[in-house]
Amino acid sequence: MAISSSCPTVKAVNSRWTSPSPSPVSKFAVFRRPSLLPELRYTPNVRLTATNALRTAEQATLAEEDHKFSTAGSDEDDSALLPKPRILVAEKLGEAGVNLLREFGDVDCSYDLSPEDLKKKVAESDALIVRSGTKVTREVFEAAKGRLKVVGRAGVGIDNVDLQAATEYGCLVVNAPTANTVAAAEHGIALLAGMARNIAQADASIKAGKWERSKYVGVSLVGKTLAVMGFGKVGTEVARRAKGLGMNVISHDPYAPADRARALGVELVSFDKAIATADFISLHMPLTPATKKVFNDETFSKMKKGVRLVNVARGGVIDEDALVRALDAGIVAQAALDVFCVEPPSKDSKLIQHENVTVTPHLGASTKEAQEGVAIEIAEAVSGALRGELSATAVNAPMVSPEVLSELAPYIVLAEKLGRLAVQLVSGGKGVQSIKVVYRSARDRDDLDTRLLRAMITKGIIEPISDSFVNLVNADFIAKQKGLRISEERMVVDSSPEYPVDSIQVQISNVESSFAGAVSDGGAISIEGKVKYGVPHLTCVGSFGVDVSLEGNLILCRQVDQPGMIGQVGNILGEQNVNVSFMSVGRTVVRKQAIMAIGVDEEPDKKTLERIGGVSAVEEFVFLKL
Ligand SMILES: NC(=O)c1ccc[n+]([C@@H]2O[C@H](COP(=O)([O-])OP(=O)(O)OC[C@H]3O[C@@H](n4cnc5c(N)ncnc54)[C@H](O)[C@@H]3O)[C@@H](O)[C@H]2O)c1
Ligand SMILES: O=C(O)[C@H](O)COP(=O)(O)O
Repeated sequence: MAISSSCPTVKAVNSRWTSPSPSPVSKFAVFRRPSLLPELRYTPNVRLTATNALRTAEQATLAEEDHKFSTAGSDEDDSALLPKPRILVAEKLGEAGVNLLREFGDVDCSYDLSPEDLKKKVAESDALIVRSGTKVTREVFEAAKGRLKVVGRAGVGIDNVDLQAATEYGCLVVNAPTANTVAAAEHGIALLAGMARNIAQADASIKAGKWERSKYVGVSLVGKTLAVMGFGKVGTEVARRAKGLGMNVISHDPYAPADRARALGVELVSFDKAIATADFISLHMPLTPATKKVFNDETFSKMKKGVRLVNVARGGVIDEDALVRALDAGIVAQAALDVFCVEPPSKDSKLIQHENVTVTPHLGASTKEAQEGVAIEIAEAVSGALRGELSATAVNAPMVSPEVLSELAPYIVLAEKLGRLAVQLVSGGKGVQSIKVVYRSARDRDDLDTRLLRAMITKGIIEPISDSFVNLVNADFIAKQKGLRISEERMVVDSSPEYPVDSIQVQISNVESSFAGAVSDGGAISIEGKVKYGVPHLTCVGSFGVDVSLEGNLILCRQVDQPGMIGQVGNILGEQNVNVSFMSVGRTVVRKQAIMAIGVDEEPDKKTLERIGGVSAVEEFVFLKL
């Protein structure tokens, strides 16, 4: 069913005071695309703290325009003396990536840092880049004291980064998920084939002066069944290569689409079937609470006797003591391992020293090609994030395509401003818990990603009433922490599907309001806004329709609908040299009640506001900062 806006249209507007809707041309010209992660973006001369993170997305964009980063070779480079963002590279990164980072920031390549030194350095860094060898713990985020905006993982696995802590601190985590896929798959195949033919053992034997041809008789791969555990990027490439070697490939992956497996001639099976059927098992799942030590005494006992195991995923998915027992019992004939529970593993670990075990020191991603690729991928993701852009490889924030981002940009500004306005209408800003957001849109339900809008509404609501800073990364977390329940509703309207959203309405229920006129018939504080010609507008307050551009500050007055009101209030403001930018009057019943929404450039002093309150027909008024 098509539903129109909940507010009546605006009537009886005194043209002397009402700014006409801006012309499409002029308003498009001034509109700037907001940064979605304004707190993440490094702004020269301004240390990003919880306080200055209060900037709105729009302000942040203006700041960006005013302070361009110095970019080598840029014609517009008028800021060579401005400080650049500091990027700490804590593990060896391909040169191409380091060079890219140097064009953008001050790069400190400090490898093998102790945990203490890492903590000291992050307190002076805007971004940190690591591989798998650095533990980015909660203590690291604490030590950063809000300065660290981005952690870049130059590779796939993010099990060495405390994602929960990163999210709580509003620090974006990005990874480089694609550039080392083939390298890891090739290493898996190399270990598989090398293990089957005892290459490492035979090599060591010859170097020890022996010639043991019968001892190192191997097993063939062709016709054998390989179970690929985890049919993601690496698992798929391993499967493709194993098929080429004539193996029968099955896979277990609870989340993999069957058609992708089928297209490669791979059968997706249950965990138990995979391990019970396979002659070779190759591990390619991430280390998560669900996969930790999933290969243990119990699961080894279900395997075919004489199975051979390859692990280029993460050491932690195997209970290493159980693997030693399975090797000793002959359940596992051989294992080839690139990754370990603790890296580097202890030299005298029974597992490492086991004669049927081949090991490499976490070399899966270590090809020249992969390392260059990963370095470029992470350098681009980190510098993009420092510019306030959303990364396509964000691990703890919504990933949004540039097209969607650009389309949603003005609505994101609107969303934050509506949140900010709504919460200022709550008496004392107290007791805010239940928030409902209604998006009216002509688009299909699936065609509107509201995560960004919700995050910005959350930011707008929380920041004026607390000292938390909120961004896209931590919005949901902070909302939950503060006990906010934010529900969303989509309504289909008969407008143009060319625009993603027709209007956004924010309702806060079960609270006292400082402005009764903002309370709708349902009892909730309710405001609604639209984007007009690219500019956010307030279009509804409670049950009153208004139409003011959301710029500067706003005075809302509820008064008896009678002639001369605009003049009286306008004169008071004028006498105090407060410039009125927009004004709009909305009413429900003629000559009964009306609301005046007055946009002002300056903040009127207390006396001026009291004079407005003293106008006889004014029943209540409120001053709101946008
Ligand atoms: N040794 C190395 O140097 C090296 C290099 C690259 C990747 N890796 C590791 O390899 C693993 C795979 O990397 P990727 O790029 O293919 O990641 P990916 O995200 O593309 O694939 C992982 C797959 O595992 C699946 N999965 C999740 N839980 C599972 C479970 N319980 N059982 C089975 N499958 C499950 C997922 O659905 C996904 O399809 C990661 O652990 C990564 O860290 C290691
Ligand atoms: O997850 C990964 O990408 C690999 O384990 C590679 O790790 P590395 O960057 O430490 O080589």
